[in-house]
Amino acid sequence: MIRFDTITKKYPGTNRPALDAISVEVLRGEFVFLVGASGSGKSTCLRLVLKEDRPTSGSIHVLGQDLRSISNRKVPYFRRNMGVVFQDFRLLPNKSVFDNVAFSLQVIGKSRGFIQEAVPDTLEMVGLAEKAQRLPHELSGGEQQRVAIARAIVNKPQILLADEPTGNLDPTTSAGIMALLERINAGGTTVIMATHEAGIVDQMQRRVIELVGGRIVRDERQGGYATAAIPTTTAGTGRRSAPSAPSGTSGIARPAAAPAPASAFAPAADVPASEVLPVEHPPLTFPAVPVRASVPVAVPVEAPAAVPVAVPVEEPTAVPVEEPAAASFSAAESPAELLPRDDGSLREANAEADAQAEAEAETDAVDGAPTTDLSRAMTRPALPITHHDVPEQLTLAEKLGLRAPGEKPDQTGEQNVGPTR
Ligand SMILES: Nc1ncnc2c1ncn2[C@@H]1O[C@H](COP(=O)(O)OP(=O)(O)OP(=O)(O)O)[C@@H](O)[C@H]1O
Repeated sequence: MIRFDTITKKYPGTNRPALDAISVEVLRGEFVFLVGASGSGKSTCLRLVLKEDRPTSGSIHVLGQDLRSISNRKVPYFRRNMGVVFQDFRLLPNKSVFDNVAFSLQVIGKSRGFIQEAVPDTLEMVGLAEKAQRLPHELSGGEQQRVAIARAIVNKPQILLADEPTGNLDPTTSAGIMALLERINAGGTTVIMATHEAGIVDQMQRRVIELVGGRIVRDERQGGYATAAIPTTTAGTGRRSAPSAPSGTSGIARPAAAPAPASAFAPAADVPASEVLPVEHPPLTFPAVPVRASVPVAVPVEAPAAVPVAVPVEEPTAVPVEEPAAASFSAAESPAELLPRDDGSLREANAEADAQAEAEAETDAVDGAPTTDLSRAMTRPALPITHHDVPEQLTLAEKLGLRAPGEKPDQTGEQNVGPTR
């Protein structure tokens, strides 16, 4: 589903690579924690998966596609297969909960009828059916994050990327969010979550990929947070972390086929069990999450100072019901927040990818990607393809990956937010 082949990412003006020849594969339906100290490369990984940036060397395949083959104009369609959740929620402050979730469907041209059905269903799933008309500032942090998750999954993405989704939440609220992410994963969505939170990682016992200074030092199925750099006894269990061999350049780290562990998190108190994803999985029976002392990650490297890479803007969501995998992206309205950190490489990447794409037959490679059970039941809409370069002025929806550059505007009243540079 996602494969990194010897990926190195070096940002301009830096001496050390943010990612240093990493190879790893994530399979369909996995729940993967990406852990590591600040600056270890977690957000960079997520950005590369989203094709927000390109690697300096190596190749990335997502949903069966080599990302280099996706032309700039096809990136929005590619991203509709993914949902993204951020630490800081990135809700539209002047829109209601309903409208925040609906926004991502409106900009990809969903019908009013579709939206009227999909949004309430999704809000019910995240336990916010009663608060659909509230504004974000009238919600708690946990509720705001659930709105952001609803927005990320309303289009039923195949992949959900979560960058520190519990970073701003207290432990109890975080447990509710984790329970929700577990349910989403149980519905077939592949989840990759970057986090520093030892308690959550230890509790979940899912696959853990640990980065230190841009290298994978551990790839452990059902791991905990304890760092491979200094193996530590996990509080309460007496279990010691068992670091596997670093994958580094020695080949692709592939997960062993193993059943996902049972849910570690009870559903959020205010989310009835009946309001979860319509999938067959055992009921969540775990007790409230015991919050353990964090095990600090020792980073015995001269990692550069952390740069909080707010995986720039594109907040996806995904395709609801009869649609093919499609994520929609939504985010804050502030233009400043919408501007990806642009080091120029993305533009180069796009130019390169465009050139490549022009040389190839005009096929929508995303359509050729393997589908999940979810997407199989859906039909892909006819997507308009434009044949011109990316305009300097990108609209909000274009920046968010919701609509291809140049595609006909929609009814959402979005504003132009200027060039990305
Ligand atoms: N646009 C950029 N330009 C230059 N350096 C960058 C850029 N983005 C990230 N970096 C550097 O790349 C390295 C990895 O950063 P990244 O944000 O991926 O780490 P992280 O593990 O996600 O950190 P955190 O947990 O603090 O979010 C860091 O050294 C960071 O300073």
